[in-house]
Amino acid sequence: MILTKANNVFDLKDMFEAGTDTTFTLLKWAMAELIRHPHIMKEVQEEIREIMKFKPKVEESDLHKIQHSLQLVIKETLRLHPPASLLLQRESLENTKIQGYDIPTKTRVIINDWAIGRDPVLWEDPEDFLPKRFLNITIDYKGHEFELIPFEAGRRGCPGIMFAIASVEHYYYTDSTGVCPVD
Ligand code: HEM
Repeated sequence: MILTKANNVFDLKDMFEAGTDTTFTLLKWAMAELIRHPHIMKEVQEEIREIMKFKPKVEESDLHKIQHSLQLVIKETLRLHPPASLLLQRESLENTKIQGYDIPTKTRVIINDWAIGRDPVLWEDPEDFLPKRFLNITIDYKGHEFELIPFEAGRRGCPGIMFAIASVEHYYYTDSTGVCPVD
């Protein structure tokens, strides 16, 4: 199958747009879900406070410490509320077939990631916010498993994954402990 991005050109403005709106949307949805599920909020807060103890500043190394609940919350938020819910359009370069469907040359293909994240064939209780579902499965958001592709996959997948996740984690550290951000 040969598919290419319909719009291949990115400038600096697109970079800011790609990086800020998406990350902030993830942050807002995660917070909204935590407010709706106070017991999960408490778990995340306690875990972060345990890691931070009485440290005056969040350091990058703190983000690498085990932070189970927060990582699970981020994954589950990306499943239920993918910030780029229809991902980026692709265009077929030649006649091709996807899952039995004929796709002629130059057809725009749109992937509904929002629907994938709520597909009952793929997910148990798909409408429920259950971060702990990720404890028993190896599915990650890095583009290796097609059940969870909020950053898409392949060579043109999002290059900002690590930056986005670190930004959200950093926000929760600062918010939960009240300590200053990293220098
Ligand atoms: C939660 C946050 C983010 C989400 C959900 C997200 C999602 C995506 C998606 C779905 C694509 C399309 C990938 C494809 O077509 O295969 C993309 C592309 C891109 N993203 Fe992100 N992104 C996020 C954060 C960021 C950040 C923080 C940056 C930069 C600092 C960034 C920079 C880019 C760029 C430059 C592209 C275009 C890549 C290319 O076409 O080669 N993104 N992102």
